[in-house]
Amino acid sequence: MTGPAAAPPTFTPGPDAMAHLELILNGACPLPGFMTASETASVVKRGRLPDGTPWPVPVTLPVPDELVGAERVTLTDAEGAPLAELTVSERWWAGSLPWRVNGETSGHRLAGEVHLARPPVHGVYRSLRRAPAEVRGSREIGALAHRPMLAVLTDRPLHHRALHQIRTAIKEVGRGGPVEVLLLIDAPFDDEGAVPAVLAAEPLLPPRSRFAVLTLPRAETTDGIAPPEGRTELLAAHVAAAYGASHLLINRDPDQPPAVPVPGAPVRIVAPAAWAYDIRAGAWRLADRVTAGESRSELTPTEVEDLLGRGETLPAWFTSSRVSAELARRRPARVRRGLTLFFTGLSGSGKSTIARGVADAIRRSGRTVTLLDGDVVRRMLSSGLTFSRSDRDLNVRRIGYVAAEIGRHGGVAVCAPIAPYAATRAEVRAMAEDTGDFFLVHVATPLEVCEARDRKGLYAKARLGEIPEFTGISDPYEAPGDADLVIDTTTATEAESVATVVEALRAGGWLPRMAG
Ligand SMILES: Nc1ncnc2c1ncn2[C@@H]1O[C@H](COP(=O)(O)OS(=O)(=O)O)[C@@H](OP(=O)(O)O)[C@H]1O
Ligand SMILES: Nc1ncnc2c1ncn2[C@@H]1O[C@H](COP(=O)(O)OP(=O)(O)O)[C@@H](O)[C@H]1O
Repeated sequence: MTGPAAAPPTFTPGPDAMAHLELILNGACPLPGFMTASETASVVKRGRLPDGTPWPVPVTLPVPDELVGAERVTLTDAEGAPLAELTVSERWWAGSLPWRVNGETSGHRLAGEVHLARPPVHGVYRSLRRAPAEVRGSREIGALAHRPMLAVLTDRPLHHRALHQIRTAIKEVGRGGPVEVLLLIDAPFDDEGAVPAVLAAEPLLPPRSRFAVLTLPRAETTDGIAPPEGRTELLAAHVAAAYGASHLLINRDPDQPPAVPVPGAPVRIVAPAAWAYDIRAGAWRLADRVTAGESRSELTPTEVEDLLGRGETLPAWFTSSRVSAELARRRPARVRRGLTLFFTGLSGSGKSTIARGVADAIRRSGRTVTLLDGDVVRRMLSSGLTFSRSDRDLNVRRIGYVAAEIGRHGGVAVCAPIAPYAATRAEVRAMAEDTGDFFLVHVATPLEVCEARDRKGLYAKARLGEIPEFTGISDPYEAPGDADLVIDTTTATEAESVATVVEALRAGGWLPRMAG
């Protein structure tokens, strides 16, 4: 007698496989599922599937070892809601290929067809994540479907330069006739990305322009074999074609213009026209019509970030007031922007003492501040955790999560754990920078000084072996290579150390100049 079949195991794909899965499920990517080893090899080597169909990028599903034996797998979103059923046709090992995909030499992959289990609900701006069929369907009335459609793929706001490029492309595509415009906004699943800033430019686009949000997977790096030129453009062209576009304009860093033309592209990729700002005329013009020395190119993202950080309005020659206001909302001046101030260092190095003093100074400046001190966190958030590597990582990640949420609401989180591992600190930086800024202070007081202080008598016990895995004695401390400030408290007074950090925060713009 056989009982009811066991439910297949569940798995949440990583960000790139998730992006591929979404494109497969919504029909933007004309593949039935994830690729086998020979399909992957064929795509990487020849830019074609084994049957000769041109296809630009490998679409693979990396899975943990325990899934290798599964016949079927339920793929879920990050919250565990089922998205698709994978019927496994092949299990393969990335190390079997003679090159590395995304730098991985090992790791298992599952290949096979996927079938939609339930329409996805995950992702920021889900209502704008329109499937290609939905967009195509809305054009099948009257003459719309016969008009050329220009898709504009962008992962960044549309400033004057990009808007001029779109207008030029419309003229080129329509030759005087009407053109439909579809903005394909490439944004991460879990972040609004450039979506609000692109939507803010809607009144400056042709009437009835449409918008669809999607997440394009990063193009894998394939060491040992040169990636074919225009690979990312070709993937974008396939996606644009699925949405019904006849032409594609890609809005990117002007220093890295898209490869054009792209052989085999199912839509025509339009080369972006070169526009420059004519300082004398006070207007944007085609670059070849502006006298050398009187043109200026648009602000770089770093210049934009710097102006926003100082609370200055972006210049009107560069962008519209609508886009500028939207960017200022997302990146308020640093005096109002969320900040994770993160101290790391050995036990007894001075983290808690300095953190307390700095938190007081921040409070006096009028900002809201939360102190997440190591000892308090260990009692409240992380009670029960040990000092094993995995428990330390969990402890530090929890601190990072809370700090990032504080940052999301414009507050300052001052954190002071040992945080001995570089990789975990990097994770915290990434979480914090998603919602605000991150500032890392390495309290680099040497071990001998910390041990001589031995405020809690822990070093003596650690030397006697009474405390195992003690940082600096019997457990590692990875000194940061990315600290924004390094402090040694060997000879400095507490007040001096606090003042050094406060001054750095003032200089960076996170505290008003006169606070203290
Ligand atoms: N094995 C071991 N190693 C290091 N430290 C130990 C250990 N056992 C207890 N303690 C005490 O715990 C404090 C460090 O906790 P943290 O949460 O900051 O550590 S970690 O970031 O999770 O590594 C640390 O406090 P601080 O002196 O404030 O850093 C120590 O007092
Ligand atoms: N410049 C300084 N900054 C911070 N602490 C100092 C300084 N000079 C001496 N100390 C002393 O060093 C000890 C640091 O302890 P603590 O702040 O708890 O360190 P940690 O949190 O890194 O374990 C305190 O006793 C403090 O008085």
